[in-house]
This record gives sequence, structure tokens and C-alpha cells, in this order.
Amino acid sequence: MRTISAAETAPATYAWSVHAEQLKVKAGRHLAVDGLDLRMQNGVHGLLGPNGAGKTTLMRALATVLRPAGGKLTILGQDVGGRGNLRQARRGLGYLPQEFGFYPRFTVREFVEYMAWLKEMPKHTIPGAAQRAIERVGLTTRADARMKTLSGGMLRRAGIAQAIVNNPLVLLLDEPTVGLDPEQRLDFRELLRDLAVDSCVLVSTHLVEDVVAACTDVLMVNEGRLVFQGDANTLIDHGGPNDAGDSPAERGYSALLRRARNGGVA
Ligand SMILES: Nc1ncnc2c1ncn2[C@@H]1O[C@H](COP(=O)(O)OP(=O)(O)OP(=O)(O)O)[C@@H](O)[C@H]1O
Repeated sequence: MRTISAAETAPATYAWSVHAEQLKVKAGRHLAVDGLDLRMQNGVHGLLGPNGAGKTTLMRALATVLRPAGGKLTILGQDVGGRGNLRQARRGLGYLPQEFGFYPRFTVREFVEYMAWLKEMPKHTIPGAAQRAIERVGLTTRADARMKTLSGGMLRRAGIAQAIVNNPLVLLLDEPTVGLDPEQRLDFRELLRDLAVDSCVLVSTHLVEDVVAACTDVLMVNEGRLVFQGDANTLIDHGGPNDAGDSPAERGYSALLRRARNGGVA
């Protein structure tokens, strides 16, 4: 059973878990997110887009790692680009970056507990919360193994465990399935569905099939803008027999990308 986090005891007075209006975010000097509008509630949202589209930059802004350069960004009711309470928003956030740092000599349990402590979880709740997070990602038998002894896929799962340890209301996962074997990818889809019952989950990936299988909502970005938001069937409906791809969803993705690159013309 899911425990209640501190963020959840605060009254929810917002319509959207994530609300971006004309959001602009810089990556270095480059305006990588350039006038993006987005609204998300609970559910699994799959974030697609070509290399360099701005997915990681968007994730970093939603995780409050990067401050917006323009527009408005509200997370869990807090205006994180302006005068909102950043700490309160962060308590309700979970984030798996594409690359994450860790002390190689830490065990998985120590790593997850340390991240829980950084998230300012009450001390007495940390061991139990870490244990549950480790179980949910299927790492129970490796809980006391050192991080440096894990395979790439196991490391990714440890990263997911730290992201979910505080039962976040908004969970941001940047390419979480990289390195997972097929069985783990199926288990991960189950976990996503489970998490999304009472949280807003955003998953970036290049695997269009994962999005179709696991996501209730598909988002597509190109050149820093949202060019599509809809369900998987709508994505598929955009594809035609002449579009590139090995599956209906990949053909839908190709068609939408072509349309975006042509300035909205199919
Ligand atoms: N530190 C930086 N300095 C300058 N430009 C950057 C920096 N980081 C990213 N960019 C540029 O910003 C744009 C968006 O990058 P971002 O990493 O957000 O894309 P992405 O959609 O996540 O790509 P990928 O699918 O390859 O991970 C790209 O054109 C990239 O070259």
C-alpha cells in the first residue's frame, strides 16, 4: 500500500500537476525549449522527439534544476519560474536524470536512503520507504550490493528507486528504459501504470513502442515546442503507408515529425 507523502497532506488547489505556458528554457546559451505549452495531470505521459528536440532540457526545467528563461511554469500549484515555493514543489517531485551521479562504494540501500535524506523526508520514514522503492524496481536481492558492482540496467533501476522513494506526485524519468532487458522493460511498464494511478509521470524515450504500450498520453516535441499531445491511437492515426517506420506507431511518429518540420503542413 502507498504511504502518504508530506506534499499530499497540503490542500491541492491546482487544476494541473504541471502547467507550462510559452515556456522558454536555455541549455547553455541555446534556447532549447522555445515557447512550449503543456498541461499534464495524473497518468503516464510519454515524451517523444528527435535528438536535440529539447526533451532533456524540458525535464530539467520541470525538475527545477534549470530556471525558465521565459514564460510560466507551475508545478503542483507552485510557480517555480517566479515566486512559488520551490522547496514545496521539490518535495513532491521525483527525477531520474539521463546520467546520475552516485558514490560507487554506497550500497543500493545507502544510495536510495541518502537520496531520500536529500529530499528532506522525515528520518524515521526513510528505511521503510527505501526498502519499498527497492522492492518496486525488483532490486531486493541486490539491496546490499555496492553500486559499483551493478550492471547498467540494474543501475538504471537503482536510479528509478531513488526517484520514487518519496512517492512523488510528479515523476520525471529521462530515458529510464536504456539498458533494461526485455523482461525488465515489461516489468517497468507495469510499474509505470501502477505509479500513474495517483501521480503524474513523464517518461522520455526513443522507443515509440514503449510509449504506445505504457502511456495514456503521448507528447511530442520538436525544436523546443510541443507539436503533438494526444493518446496513442491518435498518434497511430496520423501515420500512412508511405511514412517511415516498422509499426503503425512509428509511422504516426514519422508523419507528425514531417508535418512539424514542414511548419504544420502534412
Ligand atoms: N550545455 C549546452 N550548451 C549548448 N547547447 C546545448 C547544451 N545542452 C544542450 N544543448 C542543445 O540544446 C538542444 C536540446 O538538447 P536536449 O539535450 O534537451 O535534447 P534532447 O531532446 O534531450 O536530445 P536527445 O534525444 O539527444 O537526448 C540541442 O540542440 C543541444 O545541442
